[in-house]
Amino acid sequence: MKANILVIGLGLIGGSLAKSLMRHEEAVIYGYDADPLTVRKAYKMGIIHKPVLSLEEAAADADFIFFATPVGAAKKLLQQSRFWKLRDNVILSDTGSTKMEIMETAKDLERVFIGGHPMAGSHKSGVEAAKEVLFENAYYILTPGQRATESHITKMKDLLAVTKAKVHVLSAKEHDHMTSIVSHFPHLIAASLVHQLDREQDYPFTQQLAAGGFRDITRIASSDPVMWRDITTQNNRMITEQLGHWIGEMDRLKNLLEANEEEPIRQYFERAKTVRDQLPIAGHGALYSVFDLYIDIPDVPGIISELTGYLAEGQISIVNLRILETREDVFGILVMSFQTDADRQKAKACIEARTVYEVYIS
Ligand SMILES: NC(=O)C1=CN([C@@H]2O[C@H](COP(=O)(O)OP(=O)(O)OC[C@H]3O[C@@H](n4cnc5c(N)ncnc54)[C@H](O)[C@@H]3O)[C@@H](O)[C@H]2O)C=CC1
Ligand SMILES: O=C(O)C(=O)Cc1ccc(O)cc1
Repeated sequence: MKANILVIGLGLIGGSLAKSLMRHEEAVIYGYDADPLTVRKAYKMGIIHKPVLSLEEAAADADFIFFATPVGAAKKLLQQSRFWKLRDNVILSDTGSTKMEIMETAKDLERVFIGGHPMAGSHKSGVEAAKEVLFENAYYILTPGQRATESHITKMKDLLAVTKAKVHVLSAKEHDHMTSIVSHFPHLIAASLVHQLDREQDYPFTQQLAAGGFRDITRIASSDPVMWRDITTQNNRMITEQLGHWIGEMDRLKNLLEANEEEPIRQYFERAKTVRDQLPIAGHGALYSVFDLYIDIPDVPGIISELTGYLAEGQISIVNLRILETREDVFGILVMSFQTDADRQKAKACIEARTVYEVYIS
């Protein structure tokens, strides 16, 4: 596709998008960021073709413009874009985690706006974390604005096809409702569990015991605070509604605990297990998918670099690494996450061929 594409905000998401859009051989990717060092890094990393110094000049040449900054800044930039001299047929989009406020802001534009949300990412941020394959197999939600026709949506889908994401159209309200349940509110729970640990004064050693499950459930609390401030303030009503449901759920749990009867408590866990086990598995409909590989490793120095070295030689990219510290005196379990099932299978074969460690898919 021959097109000038401007990506504003070259962090994890903007950088990953820019890099994967480079797969369109005839496209020219322009990149802008409020931080000039980020623009330079993106250019050096080969994520963009053209570093942009003047946002308005680059915008005037663009066929597509993506706002990939935190949603508060995206809203302000979108308001400013009304004063830019844009091409008549430009399509504007964003990558924000919230959609209703952005779509409301976009109503005032005299250009086509198609909201976007690639449902892939991590707790990392910044251009250094950007990856060409980040969106593969992930859902990529589009929320077309009132000026967007079927042909504009098709054009956007054609552009995004190279990301290998599963593009899905929703209304902004549907989007914000669903993401409040599976993404935004869980983030607040993760942060609040960490606060609960932070408040523990009697036994400071508790922090040392915060391994395994606690780390899994609170991983996303390590995400960028500005990004989550903006998500929380923009989708405030829906998130607060989820908090209301949660307080109801906690009341139910409190009653269960106060009664302290074995069978109702077992049933509570049973129901949660059934629902959790029936969720779509990664890559088959999950909103956010990674493919985990489990490796039983001995606790010896250099073990992780040995394994990542084998994968690097095999050109297999890892999206995340963590150790499940089940017990200090037994082997640990290293969990490596991959963007695609094909990468996970390649990694499994690679590690099995070169080590004696047990490798398995949960
Ligand atoms: N991190 C994640 O896992 C996901 C994030 N998103 C959304 O994508 C957007 C970007 O998130 P990330 O890439 O993770 O953030 P990031 O923090 O990695 O990158 C944001 C970039 O925007 C730049 N920026 C901030 N204000 C700016 C402005 N006024 N003008 C130009 N550049 C500006 C920053 O310097 C930074 O380089 C956010 O709206 C977020 O809600 C969507 C899906 C997943
Ligand atoms: O790391 C994780 O588990 C995430 O949930 C990443 C993420 C963050 C924000 C989004 O809008 C979508 C995905």
